[in-house]
Amino acid sequence: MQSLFSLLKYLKPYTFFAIIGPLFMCVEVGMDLLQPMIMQHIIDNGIATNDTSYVVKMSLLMLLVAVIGLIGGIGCSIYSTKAAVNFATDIRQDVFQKVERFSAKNTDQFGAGKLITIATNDITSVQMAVMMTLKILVRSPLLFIGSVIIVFISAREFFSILLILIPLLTIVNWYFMKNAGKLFRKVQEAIDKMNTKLQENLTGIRVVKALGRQDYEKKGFAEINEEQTRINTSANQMIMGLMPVMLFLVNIGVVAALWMGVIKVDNGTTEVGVILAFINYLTITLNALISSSHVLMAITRAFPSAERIQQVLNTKMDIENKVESYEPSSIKGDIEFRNVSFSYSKNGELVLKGLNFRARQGEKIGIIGTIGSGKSTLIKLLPRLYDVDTGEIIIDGKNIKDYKLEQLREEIGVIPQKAMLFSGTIAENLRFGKENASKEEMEAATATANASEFIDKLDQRFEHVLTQGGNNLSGGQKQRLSIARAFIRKPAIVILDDSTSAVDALSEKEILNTLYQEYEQSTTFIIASKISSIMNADRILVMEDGKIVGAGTHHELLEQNNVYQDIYNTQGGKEGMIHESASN
Ligand SMILES: Nc1ncnc2c1ncn2[C@@H]1O[C@H](COP(=O)(O)OP(=O)(O)OP(=O)(O)O)[C@@H](O)[C@H]1O
Repeated sequence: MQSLFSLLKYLKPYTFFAIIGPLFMCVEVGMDLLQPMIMQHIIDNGIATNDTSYVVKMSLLMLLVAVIGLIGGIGCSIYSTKAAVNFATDIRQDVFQKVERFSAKNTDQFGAGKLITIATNDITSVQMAVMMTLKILVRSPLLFIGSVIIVFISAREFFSILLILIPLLTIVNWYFMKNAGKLFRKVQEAIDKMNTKLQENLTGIRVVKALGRQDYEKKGFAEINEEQTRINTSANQMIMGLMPVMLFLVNIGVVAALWMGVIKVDNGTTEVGVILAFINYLTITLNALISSSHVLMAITRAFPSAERIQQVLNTKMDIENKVESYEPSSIKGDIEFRNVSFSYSKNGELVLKGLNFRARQGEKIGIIGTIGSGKSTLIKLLPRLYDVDTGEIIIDGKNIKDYKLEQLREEIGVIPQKAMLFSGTIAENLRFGKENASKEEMEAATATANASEFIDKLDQRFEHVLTQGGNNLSGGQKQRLSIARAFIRKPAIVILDDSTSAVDALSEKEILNTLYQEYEQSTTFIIASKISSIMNADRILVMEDGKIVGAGTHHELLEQNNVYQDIYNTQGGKEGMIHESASN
């Protein structure tokens, strides 16, 4: 409950809309309450005495009251909607901004599926609760209290019916809401699971198809979907069940009123108009209660959603700038790992174990090793996607934790294993690397990345539009653009994480040669699975089981390092290297 209240601060900029909306509603409520009273007068004072001019006068008044009520209703809808939609938009913006600032560890904790559900379903459910509260929560209590008071004053002979019905209706309402609230919490969790499955399948659709796993995935999705349907059905049945039970109770009230009314009219202690007015007020009371229960249901539903939104907003960033962060005019790229250890989870197994090495400015460092030995993890620590558990990483004599995060990341050009492009033009994708990149810079970066050739063949060259994830390009083309995007900022530190695996051997050689020549000053890490990709590096680090088990040039390692020799032999030894060179 606290979470939902805390979110209400987002309504502050829209206080005017949030106040004026319910005020309009008060007008509508006032008019709604007047209607049965006017009707009672028409019946008892006009129709009963055959006074036509009185009936016409009062009917016109009734029409006026209806028009004023209509204006009130429309005004309330317009302003309440404005307040609620803007409130939700601001929360969504903040959630997005927060997630953008998340460290990789923060993102791992939530998972993409849950974050998507929070940014969509949960925020919509909170928006709904606020909108309904502004529209109905004011209306219902006012109608309810107004009706009870009017019945007490003008139809007291029927007040006992209300005294019995109201507690009954309240208990029924409370019972249904309590149970539906529990079910809706489960609904959100089921939607999380469904979104995770959907997201995985949509991003990996090619793999699913290529491996012929459609049936398996269909079955998996059907199970999750069925679970979601089951819980959702129960939750909605619970809400829908409320209405008939309430109507039944009110109908009993109407029968009781008619029964008592007939006796009282016979005795001459009441008039027909009073009975009709009472039945009208009874219906208003019922509608008020049902509407309130809908709002309360929406609020109950919004509680777990608000909690989940707050979880994101209150997440403590585990990687942030220091209060006085270091911002040198430029970074040279002299790097040192001092006894660095790291694990992905608290108390989890160490993935990197006491790493020590130094890379001088401009040095080209190859990294090779067994599968899962920690190569990618090592380079994820440089731009602080994750922070070291123990030890320190020093750049130009300063701990990387002292640098302003934005500057540190700007000076590092990472080319990930899997080229990740965004929907938009090629130029827009390149500007991801450097916001204000000129045409000349784009030409130069794409030439270095060996991407000019395929771009020149596109009619609109840099204005060619990429679909989501750049899926209208080949793997090699995507990889080249991803390389160009990193090169365009001329970073002090370049990291290639097996990034040339999708390009052919000749292009790989050209890309690396250009990198060696044009980025002579940039300290470069080249993670590779093939020895041929790194044999010309100034130094090669060999990794096994989270440790550096060898460092040296290709020839030194061939002579001294068993792990390197094993990799060399599994890649065909000397013949394999000759074959690679020949294919180049
Ligand atoms: N996000 C993560 N959460 C938890 N464990 C992870 C995560 N990423 C990697 N790991 C684990 O850390 C270890 C090292 O992984 P890493 O990707 O650094 O190895 P690698 O040497 O680059 O492997 P490869 O050659 O297969 O690319 C592996 O055991 C892997 O399972």
